Order: sequence, then C-alpha cells, then structure tokens
Amino acid sequence: MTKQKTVRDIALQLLQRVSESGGFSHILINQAISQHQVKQEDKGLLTEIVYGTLQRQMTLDFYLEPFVGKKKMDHWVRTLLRMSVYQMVYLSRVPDHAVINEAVTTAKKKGHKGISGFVNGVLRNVQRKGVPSFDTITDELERLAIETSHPEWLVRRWESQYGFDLTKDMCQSNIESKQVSVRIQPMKIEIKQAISQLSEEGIDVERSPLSEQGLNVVKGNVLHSELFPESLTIQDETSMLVSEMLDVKPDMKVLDACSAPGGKTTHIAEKMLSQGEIYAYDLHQSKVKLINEKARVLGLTNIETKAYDSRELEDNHDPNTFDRILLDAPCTGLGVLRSKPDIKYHKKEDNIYQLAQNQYDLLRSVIPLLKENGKLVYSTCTVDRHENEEQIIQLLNDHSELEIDPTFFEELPTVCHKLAGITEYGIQIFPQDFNADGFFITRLRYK
Ligand SMILES: C[S@@+](CC[C@H](N)C(=O)[O-])C[C@H]1O[C@@H](n2cnc3c(N)ncnc32)[C@H](O)[C@@H]1O
Repeated sequence: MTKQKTVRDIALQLLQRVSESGGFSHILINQAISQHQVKQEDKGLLTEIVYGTLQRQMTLDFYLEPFVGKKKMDHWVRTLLRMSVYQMVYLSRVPDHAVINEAVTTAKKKGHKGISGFVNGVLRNVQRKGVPSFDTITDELERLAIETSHPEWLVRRWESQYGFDLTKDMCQSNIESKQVSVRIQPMKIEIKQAISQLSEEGIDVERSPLSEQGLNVVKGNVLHSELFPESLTIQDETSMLVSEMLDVKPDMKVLDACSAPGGKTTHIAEKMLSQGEIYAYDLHQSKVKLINEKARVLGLTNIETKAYDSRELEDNHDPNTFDRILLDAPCTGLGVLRSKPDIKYHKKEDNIYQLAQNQYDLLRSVIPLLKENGKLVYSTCTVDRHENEEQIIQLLNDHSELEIDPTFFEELPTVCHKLAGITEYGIQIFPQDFNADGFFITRLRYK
C-alpha cells in the first residue's frame, strides 16, 4: 500500500465510487486490493468497513440525523461520517478515538478546517451521547426498514407478499455475513479426498445438503487452498441447487440461455463429465469470455459459448432440439443483497416490471427449443413473486401444453421439503433458509 493511502482512505474512495457509479462493490474491492497492494492483514478491515457501511447505510443515516440535522454537506463528508459511525457502533476492536482522529485527518486532507471541525464535532457528539433508539419509530414496517437498512417500498412489498415474520427474518439475514460455499470439480478430485486435503490445509468444511459437489466452509480461507481454482469454485449452495435440479446426463444436449459469468454452466458441464453438448449464451462478448475462462481453468471442453440475444434463439436452433434448458434469468437480484448491498439503494420498484417483461420474452423464446420429453428450469436470484411465481402462472396460462414437472418436488433435497417458500409453482428459497443467496427455482415440461 502506498504511504499516503490508509485502509480508511481506500474505503472512503470505494464507497464514493459505488454510490456514484452504482458499480458492484465486490468487483471494486478486489480491484482496490490489488491496485493499492493492500496488506493481507488489512484486507479484512477494508472489506468489513466497505460492506458494513453499505449494508447499513440507512441505519447509519438514522444514527447521524440528530447530530447533522438537515445540514447540506458534500457527499464524501456524509460517506466519511457514515463509515466512521459504522466503526464506532459495530466494530468493537477499533477504539472510538482512533476512528475519530483518522476521520478528522481525512477531512483536513480532503476539505478545509471548517469541515474537519464539523466532522470532529459530530463524531464526538455521537461518542458522548450515543446513537438514537429505533423505539422512536412507531410504524413497524418503517422501523424494520431503518433498523435493517432496506428501502421502505421493498419492505412493504415483501410484507404484502410473504408476511411480516418472513420479511423480518429476511431483512435481518441480509445484513449478516453469509455462509461461504465451494463446489468441487468431481473430474479432478473426489469429495472425500477434497475434505481431507482441505482439513490438512487448516480449512474445515461440511458437506452441503443441496448439492453432492458442495462444501460449506466452517473455518479457514478456501482461496488459500492449493485446490483453488482448478478443483474448487466458489459458489453459493443455493446457486448449486439450480444446476442440480436441471437433472442432466452426460450425453445430453443442453441450452443455458443466460449463462455469464458461467457459475452454473460449468457446474452443469461437470455434472455431464465434460461430455454431451452445452450451448451457453449471453448478451455481450466480454461476459461470454468469463465463461470460457472458467471452463478453461476447470478443464471443461463440452461448452460452446456465443454472444447472442436469447430472445432470438429460434433463428439459431431448430425447434425440439434440447434435452434440458436452463433459463437463469436476468433479475432484480433481491436475493443477493448481502454480496451486493448497493442493489437495494439503486433498484426501484419499476425495475421489477421492466425485468419481468424481459424474463417473459426469454421464457417464450426458449420454450419451442425444448424436446418433447425435455425439462426446462427457470430460476432467478431474486425474492419477488412478480418475477417468480407470477411469471410461471402467466406462462402456464399462455401455454396449456406445459406443466410444472411433478418430479421436481420429489427430487428436491429433503431439507427443502418443509421450507416456507414451496408452492405448487416452484420453490422460493429465502436468504435465511440456508444463510445463502435467495433463489427461485422451478422446472417445466410438456404434459
Ligand atoms: C442471473 S445472470 C446469469 C448467471 C449465470 N447463469 C451464472 O450462474 O453464472 C443473467 C444473465 O443474463 C444475461 N442476459 C440478459 N438479457 C439477455 C438476453 N436477452 N439474452 C442473453 N442473455 C441475457 C445477462 O447479461 C446476465 O449475465
């Protein structure tokens, strides 16, 4: 790290960039770590400050309100106050005086004496008087929104769709850290062997109940394992469940219509033991390259990629072609707010309806390509009935020749059978169910 850039300087810069560009925080963090050569021991603190401040942005503004009122300030000053209060309230290992001193130094460097005096005054007041209590908010949905830092429209929408208790659990789980999981490449290592090698490397894992290739990390950093990345891929276990439910066999012809960056495509390819054929499409060449790179690292050769608009695949493939189709559709991503907390501040309710139209167009365009005895999995990483169950209801209305594959429910892992999100149209997995990403998954077939 260069001398003049401290971890907190980098954190401030990153938070500014995320809010200005709406860019994804995990990508920016990784770039900053390599660009500033952040030391190993500082990576954790940097990640914690950036994610924590983003994850709790609305809560932090609520905490600051009595001390700053409606005062106009530059965006970077607000960001500096937010990240400082985040550390004072949530990071017990960092002493308050150190946080305040560093914030004041940054304010002096970036602004002028007046600003550093203001930052000093606000933070010392927070330290002396403490942050306000949520009990002052009488409306329970507004309180939940502020307490867990979710936009109020979203909390109200979830409550109307899933009820208060589920919504509360979901909001709470969205601000906690989630389970890290990995998928083994079974052509390179057997799962038992992977468990014992990881254990020798000081990494404790448990088998995932959702995928036979999945391991949940209990202790240690898998990125440091010798098995990574050729034999291990980082992937949420709920995401693994999607490819499991596609029920592929090695000799099949498979379409993955929205496939970048290739997490599920490569899982499917592994399940097919790199045999058969997978056609993996995505809109842009730059994204398609990511799939090729993943496949290369994992040694998979049965994937043919192409930049293509999957709403027009009928021009590229004959009807009745594929044994299996996966449509892992572009969506609002409301199930992955823990990894991408910026989504909750940028997405608007209208986006749900815009994306739903796109999802439906994609669904309608891939259906004719399914073989008569084929299976089509529709999935999203979002939690919203309009993008999920309601799409399927509409599709079944418009296509009376289709039905939900009844064997889908039988094949779901036992741990899923009693989940609150199971309906006759598929399964909605909430983030709190497995401490992992929220997903909707269903499977269709011809009657
Ligand atoms: C949820 S992501 C897919 C994630 C991927 N299945 C994985 O597991 O790594 C949805 C993808 O759909 C792509 N997409 C959006 N509209 C599309 C279209 N009309 N045709 C093809 N791909 C599209 C997006 O670029 C995005 O990469």
